[in-house]
Amino acid sequence: MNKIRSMPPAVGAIQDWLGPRFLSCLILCACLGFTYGAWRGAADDAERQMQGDFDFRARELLGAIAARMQTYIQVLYGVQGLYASSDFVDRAEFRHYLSLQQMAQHFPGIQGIGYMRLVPRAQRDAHVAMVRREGFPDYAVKPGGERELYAPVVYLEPFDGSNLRAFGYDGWYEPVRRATLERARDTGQATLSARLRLVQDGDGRERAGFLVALPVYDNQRAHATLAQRRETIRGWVYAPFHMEDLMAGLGGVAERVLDLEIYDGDAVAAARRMYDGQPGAAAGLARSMHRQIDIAGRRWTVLIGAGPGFDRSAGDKPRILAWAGVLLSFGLAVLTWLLARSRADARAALRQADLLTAQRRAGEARFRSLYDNAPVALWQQDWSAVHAALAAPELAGVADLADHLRLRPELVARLAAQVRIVGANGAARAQAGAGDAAAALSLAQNFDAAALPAFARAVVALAQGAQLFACEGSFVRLDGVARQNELTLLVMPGHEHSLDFVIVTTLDITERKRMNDELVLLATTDFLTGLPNRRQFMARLDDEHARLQRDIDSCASVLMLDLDHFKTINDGHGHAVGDAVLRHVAALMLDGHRKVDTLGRLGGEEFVILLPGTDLAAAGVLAERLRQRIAATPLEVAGGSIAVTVSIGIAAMRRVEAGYDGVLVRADKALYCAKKGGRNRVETEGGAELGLAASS
Ligand SMILES: Nc1nc2c(ncn2[C@@H]2O[C@H](COP(=O)(O)OP(=O)(O)OP(=O)(O)O)[C@@H](O)[C@H]2O)c(=O)[nH]1
Repeated sequence: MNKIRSMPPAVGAIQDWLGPRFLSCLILCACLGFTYGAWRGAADDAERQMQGDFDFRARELLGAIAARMQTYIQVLYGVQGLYASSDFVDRAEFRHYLSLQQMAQHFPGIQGIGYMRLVPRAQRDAHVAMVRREGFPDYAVKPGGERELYAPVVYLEPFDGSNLRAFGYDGWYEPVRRATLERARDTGQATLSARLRLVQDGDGRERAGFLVALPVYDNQRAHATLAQRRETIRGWVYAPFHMEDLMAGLGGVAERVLDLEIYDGDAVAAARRMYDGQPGAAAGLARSMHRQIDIAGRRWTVLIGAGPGFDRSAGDKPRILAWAGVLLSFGLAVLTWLLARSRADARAALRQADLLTAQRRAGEARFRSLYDNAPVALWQQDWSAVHAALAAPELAGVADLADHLRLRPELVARLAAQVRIVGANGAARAQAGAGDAAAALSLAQNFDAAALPAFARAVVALAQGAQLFACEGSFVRLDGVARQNELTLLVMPGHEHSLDFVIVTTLDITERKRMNDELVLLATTDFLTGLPNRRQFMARLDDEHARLQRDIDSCASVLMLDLDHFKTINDGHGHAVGDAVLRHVAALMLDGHRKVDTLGRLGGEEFVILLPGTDLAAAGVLAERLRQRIAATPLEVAGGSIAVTVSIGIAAMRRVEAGYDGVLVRADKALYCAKKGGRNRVETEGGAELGLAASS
């Protein structure tokens, strides 16, 4: 396993590709080789077996031919014995003897057994007359003609059918027969003739035949020598054969699978063919035997060939073995390929898994490095307990979760306590003032008590399937310092249904907020007096005008103040003292103002006060009280005090006016009247009703 894992992936892939093919080819070659060897051995065995079988059957067939011929010769010897025991064998005796032999039953294939009597020319006529007297008036020696010796067939059993044609036929006349008879006479042995055509065959059909003849000598005289045998010869017992009848049934089963050809003599020639069991040359067959057998002084050449059916059964075995071996070889090769392939697949899967693991580890390491060293504060959190709590019956059926949580701050606090801080990177720990110890961190370092509403909004968003949620809030550092922050919650892909992996980025925005506040302050505050500046006051005036549009029963007034003879103070005491006077007046204004009132410095030595819910009369009272206090409160400076008075113009805001400018214009007009009226006084728009005058 380790070897596989330590292997380079490319090498492993090549091995996996080659391995199954090489192994299966190896198995295939080995099995085919084994099959070839087994087939070769089986074929050789089959060949040996078939050759042995053939040799056995062929020898058996040769033996059967020889044995049958010997049997027939024995029969002839029996007939010869009949003559030896009697000086004269008459026709009835001859017939009786052969009928006892039951030739048709015991000696199939024999055409008959007969007797040829040797008749010199001088005795021919007496012979013919004698036979005619036996009841054959038409008897004659055939063919006719004058010859020295005749050997007519006198007896022939069975004496019927085609055998009748041979009755009287002169065997001495025809050379083949004569040579056979002479040889039998001279040797005293059974003699087999050359191939001949039997006299019985009168139908013109060419059938190979032969004779076997045995000499019959004069019983009274010795016939030990050749001369004596020639002197004492009386006739021949003989048997004519049709070769095909002789061979019929001789081979039995073998005949069907063996082709047998028999030739007369030593040569294999068509003219000398005596028997041909099947068409075609036996010598041309794959398996053949060439033998010569000698029967009764005659040589036959025997050709035996194995017919097409001979090898079939034995030849099937190697073929079946070969096919089975080939099929088994391919089967084993396929099986090997499948096994090797699955093993290679498993190895490839293992390597792939290793690769993925390495990639995952590298990815995790990169993520860990990025996470740890990111300049952004990152928190790894587990919100699964919150997720589980949301599924609880108490919250599961709630239609409006946001509203539900808003009304139950204690539940929100409980949920917040269930968020688990899994980790915090360096920036996060630094932000929370935790140093290297992250164990003390809690959700308060993300959402403090004041920020729990923001936490509740986050809970609602995540519960509704949001993957990203951003908000502002506040947190406490571990040293107790309260800070403001900006949070972004990201539910990691694949963890939406468990919320067990949430990455939170936090940004400490306390400084930014402070600077923003300062900028706002700068933009809205008069730097010298600390009162709202002109822009801020106008915005407030606009809001109040809008409020009056909505609230028809309400009212509002505006006081416009201007320091009297301020130029003189500046000129007399210096600009810095002038500034101090301005701050002094602003402080007096602030000191007595109501919370709902808005004070402002429009510019220079000119101030305004917006009095919501105050009509002209009430505004007049307030203005007069202010004027008096300013007039009664000089500014103490080094070396004395500086008296300060203000003139005040009052105007009421009117709902009918389109904008807020009108009230300022009218207040300014009233102020102008107050200046013109001698300063240090209060005038209302149309100011006659109040008729207030300077009290100093
Ligand atoms: N020290 C100081 N002086 C200012 C400031 N703004 C405007 N002034 C001065 O205020 C003076 C205003 O003078 P005027 O417009 O003539 O008004 P006044 O002298 O008060 O006369 P009346 O308004 O008619 O009573 C000028 O001398 C300006 O320079 C400021 O912020 N600080």
